[in-house]
Amino acid sequence: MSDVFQDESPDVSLDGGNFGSLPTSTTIHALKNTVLKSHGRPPWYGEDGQPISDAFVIGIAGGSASGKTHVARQIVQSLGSIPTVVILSQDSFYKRHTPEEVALAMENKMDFDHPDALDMPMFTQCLMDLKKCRQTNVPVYSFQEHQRLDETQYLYGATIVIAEGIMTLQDPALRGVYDLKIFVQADSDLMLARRIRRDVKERGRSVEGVLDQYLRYVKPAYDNFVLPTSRYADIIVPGSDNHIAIELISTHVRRQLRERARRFRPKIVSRRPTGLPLPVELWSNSSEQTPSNLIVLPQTPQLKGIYTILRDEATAKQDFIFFVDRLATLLIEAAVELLPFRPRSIETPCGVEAPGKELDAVCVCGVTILRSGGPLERGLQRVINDVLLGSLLVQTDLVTSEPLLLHVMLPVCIRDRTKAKNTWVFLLDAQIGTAASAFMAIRVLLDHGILQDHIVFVTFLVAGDGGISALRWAFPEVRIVAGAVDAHLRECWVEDDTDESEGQIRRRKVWVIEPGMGQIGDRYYL
Ligand SMILES: Nc1ncnc2c1ncn2[C@@H]1O[C@H](COP(=O)(O)OP(=O)(O)O)[C@@H](O)[C@H]1O
Ligand SMILES: Nc1ccn([C@@H]2O[C@H](COP(=O)(O)O)[C@@H](O)[C@H]2O)c(=O)n1
Repeated sequence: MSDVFQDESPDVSLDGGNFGSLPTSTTIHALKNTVLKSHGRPPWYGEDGQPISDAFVIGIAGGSASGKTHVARQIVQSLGSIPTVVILSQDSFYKRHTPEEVALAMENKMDFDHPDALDMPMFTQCLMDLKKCRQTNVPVYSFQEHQRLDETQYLYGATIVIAEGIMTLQDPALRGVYDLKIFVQADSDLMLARRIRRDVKERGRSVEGVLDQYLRYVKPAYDNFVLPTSRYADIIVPGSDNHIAIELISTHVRRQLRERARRFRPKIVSRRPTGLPLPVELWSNSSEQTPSNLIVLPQTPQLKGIYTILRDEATAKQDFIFFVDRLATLLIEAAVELLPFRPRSIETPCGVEAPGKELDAVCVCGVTILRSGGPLERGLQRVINDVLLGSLLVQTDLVTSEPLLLHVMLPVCIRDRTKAKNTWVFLLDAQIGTAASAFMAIRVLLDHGILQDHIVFVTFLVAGDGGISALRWAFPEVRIVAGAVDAHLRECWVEDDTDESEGQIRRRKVWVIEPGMGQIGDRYYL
């Protein structure tokens, strides 16, 4: 299963660490709700840092076993190379049942086909979260146990959301959420035959039981509740031999996405530096000055000595690592000063009561922008030994030069929205040049419900004429702790690697901070 932006196992972690492109057709199995990714997610926000467009939402209704899930997967496959698609199955939203109800269900005497059987408010909430580019935690339902399980499945980061289920077109408010409404229509005989085969094979049922339930509840509910919603559909898709319909739908979706991209392109965060110089008074953390969202370490002779070693091309690797580690600790120590502390009184071994302080935060965690934020992560672990850690991988698209979000692995206190609002995050990256990665990383955290003023971005180096001004303007409450601010950000082209099929050298644009320290990640790790 594709793991990017979703749980590896529902209740434990988010990501299987799969960074590369994934084939869309082979990735959907155990859980019905799925995130599929191909080439990473381009910016979904504008230069003000606010989301510019919702996810494109498709609603697929139809009778049980009409082929809704199949159609959803076929659409994904036919769409091919698209950033991320979530399939949200309404099956996950059956209500929690009492032991008595479970006993009835085991005898096929429980009505799961009435609209009230589903937790529609929760389904709507999850769908709205995904549409609005927020993370969501979807319940996990067991058809074998007839019960909602305790775990949930984390989903985040969709460009397209496909919601499928027998009641997806039932609720008028819900119908307004979809950009495209589909009804899958299949012959009743076909649906029954498919349902018998599927429920016996996958849902632990007997043929007798399936027939019993079908005649008592499924068929009447189909006639009364499901089929009438077909009139709200934009497209009726046959439940079999539907390749042409699928092709038409994916052509439509692709066109819609292209139009959206065209509409929003001018607003997408600029990759070019803004050229605004930094106000000089911000280059300090002196308490007499106006509180600033950029805190630069005091430029003491010791600090300048460390930077001199790190900037020096001739510095040996082990010295570079040693001083990067030392600098990381200094930066993290400064960043920790921004956390809230409350008074705490203790008794010393001499039996004297002494006033002190303790951290006043429910959760503190670190999120590293891979891979150059790695040394800062080690610094954070040295300062807060049990800190929770996560990571993001942002890479530049070689064609568009846009940042692409390729990998999200966040600690549980961020994945859960109720915990996120009480969580403080150290966002760690080696440098802020164009600020494209920083923009994306901050947006990811805000999408999860982290408060802006609970984010502290820690970095070794900032380009004074780069994207820092735009970043500070877009996210004024995010604090940035830097060791130094360099004068320039320069655009240059580097040879990437040989495209073997063409035998050509590819070139890509990179931004270099000057005087700078070179590629910190490469110098540290390679
Ligand atoms: N177009 C199709 N051609 C062949 N088999 C199909 C087709 N659509 C669905 N099926 C099969 O029918 C069964 C039920 O389909 P599914 O998509 O799970 O139904 P639903 O989601 O509507 O309950 C599955 O075993 C699936 O493989
Ligand atoms: N415990 C349950 C819950 C639901 N069902 C049946 O599932 C059908 C909907 O799922 P599809 O994937 O077929 O759309 C619905 O018709 C319910 O009867 C169940 O059997 N047991």
